[in-house]
Amino acid sequence: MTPAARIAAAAELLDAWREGAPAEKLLTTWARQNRFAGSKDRAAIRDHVFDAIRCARSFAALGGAATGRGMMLGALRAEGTDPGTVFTGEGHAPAPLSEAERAPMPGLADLPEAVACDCPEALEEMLRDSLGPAFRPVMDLLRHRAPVFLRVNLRRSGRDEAAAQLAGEGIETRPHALSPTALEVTAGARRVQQSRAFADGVVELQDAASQAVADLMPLDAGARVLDLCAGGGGKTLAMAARGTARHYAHDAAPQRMRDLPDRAARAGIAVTCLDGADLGEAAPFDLVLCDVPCSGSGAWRRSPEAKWRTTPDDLARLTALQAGILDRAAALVAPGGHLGYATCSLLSAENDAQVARFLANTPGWTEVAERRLTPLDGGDGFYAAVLRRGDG
Ligand SMILES: C[S@@+](CC[C@H](N)C(=O)[O-])C[C@H]1O[C@@H](n2cnc3c(N)ncnc32)[C@H](O)[C@@H]1O
Repeated sequence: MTPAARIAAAAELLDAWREGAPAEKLLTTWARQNRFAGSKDRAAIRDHVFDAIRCARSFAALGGAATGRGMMLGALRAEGTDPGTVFTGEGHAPAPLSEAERAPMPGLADLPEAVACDCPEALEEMLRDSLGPAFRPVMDLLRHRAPVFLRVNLRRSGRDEAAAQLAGEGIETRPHALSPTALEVTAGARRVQQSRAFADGVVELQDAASQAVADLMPLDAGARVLDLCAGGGGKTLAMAARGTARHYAHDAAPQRMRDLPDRAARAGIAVTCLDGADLGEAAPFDLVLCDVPCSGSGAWRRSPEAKWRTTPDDLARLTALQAGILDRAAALVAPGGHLGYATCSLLSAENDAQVARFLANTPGWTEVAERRLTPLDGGDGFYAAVLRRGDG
C-alpha cells in the first residue's frame, strides 16, 4: 500500500471508531478483510489510528472536521506536511481536498489550551485540580506514544547483564531512574517478545512506574502477601522477584489471571492463585495490595480510547468500587500488617482522596508511604500509598 492509501484506510477506521467501535477490534477486522495488506501496512495503519485517537480533539480542530478524514488532515498539518500532497485522489489515496479544506486553518498554537493539549472536556476540571501546574506538560506528554519498558527479573540476572544479553539480540536499552529493575527500550522493541531473554524470564514487559509501585511495597522475608486485584499479575511478579515472601494472587475476574502461572514459572517464582471462597481462609496477610480498577488516566498514552470515553458517571462508579475494595482488603490484613493502594490514575478522587476517606473512616490505620508519579517522571501516571494497621 502507498503511504496515502494507508492514510485513507486509517481515516475510514477512525470514522467507525468515532461511532463507538473499539479500535483494536476494528483493526483486527480490517486486517482480516484486507488480506493484501502486509505487516508493515497493518503496523503503519495501526500507528495512524492510535496516534490520531491520542490527539483526537486537536487533530479534528486542525483538520476542520470531527471525522476520520478531518483527523487525518489534522494529523498531517500537525506534523507540518501539506495535506494536498497526500489527499490527491490518485490510486487509493483519499479524495482531493475540497475548497473548504484548502482554506487556511488554525495552527496548534491558535487553539484553546484544552483542545491543543487534547484534554477531554468531561474531565478537564478534575484534571486541572488534580495536576495543578503540571496540567499542561502532563497533557502534552499524553498526546504521544508511551516508551517501552522492561523489568529485569533480579532472580535471573543483574540489570547490566540483562541489558548486555538484550543488546546481543538487537534490543538496545538504557537503565531508567524510576526503578532499579527498569530498562527503557531505545531500539528493537518489536523483537522483545521473540527474544531469548524474554523466553527465559530474564525480562518482562512492565511500565517503569508500575515497577516503582511494586518497589514501594514493604516485603519482609517470609511475609504472606496478597495481590487482591492481580489481573495479569504484573505487580505480583515484580514483588515476588524481590525477595522471599510468600505470594498469593486473586482477581474478581479469575480469567484475567490465566497467564499468571506460566509467567510465574518462566520467572522462577511461586504464586498461589486464590478464588473468592479461599480468601477468608487464607487471611490474614502481612501485606494486601489493591491495584484497583480506575480511570486509567495515567496510562492514556497506551490506552487512549479511555481518554474520550470515560464519563463523570463512570468515575463515580469507579470511586465507589475502589472504596469497597479498600474496605474489604483492610479486613484481610493482620494486625501490624500493611495495605497497599495503587491506581494508574492522575485524578485525586481516585488517589489521595480515596486514601483520606479510608483513614478518616477506619480507626487504627496510618499512612507510612505515598508516591505520585506522572508521565513527567518517564513512565505512566501512577499513585501508590502504603497504610499500616495498628498492632491492637
Ligand atoms: C488495574 S487492574 C490490575 C492490574 C494488575 N495488578 C497488574 O499489575 O497487572 C485491576 C483488576 O482488578 C480486578 N477487580 C475489579 N473489581 C475487583 C474486586 N472487587 N476485587 C478484586 N479484583 C477486582 C479487575 O478484574 C482487574 O483485573
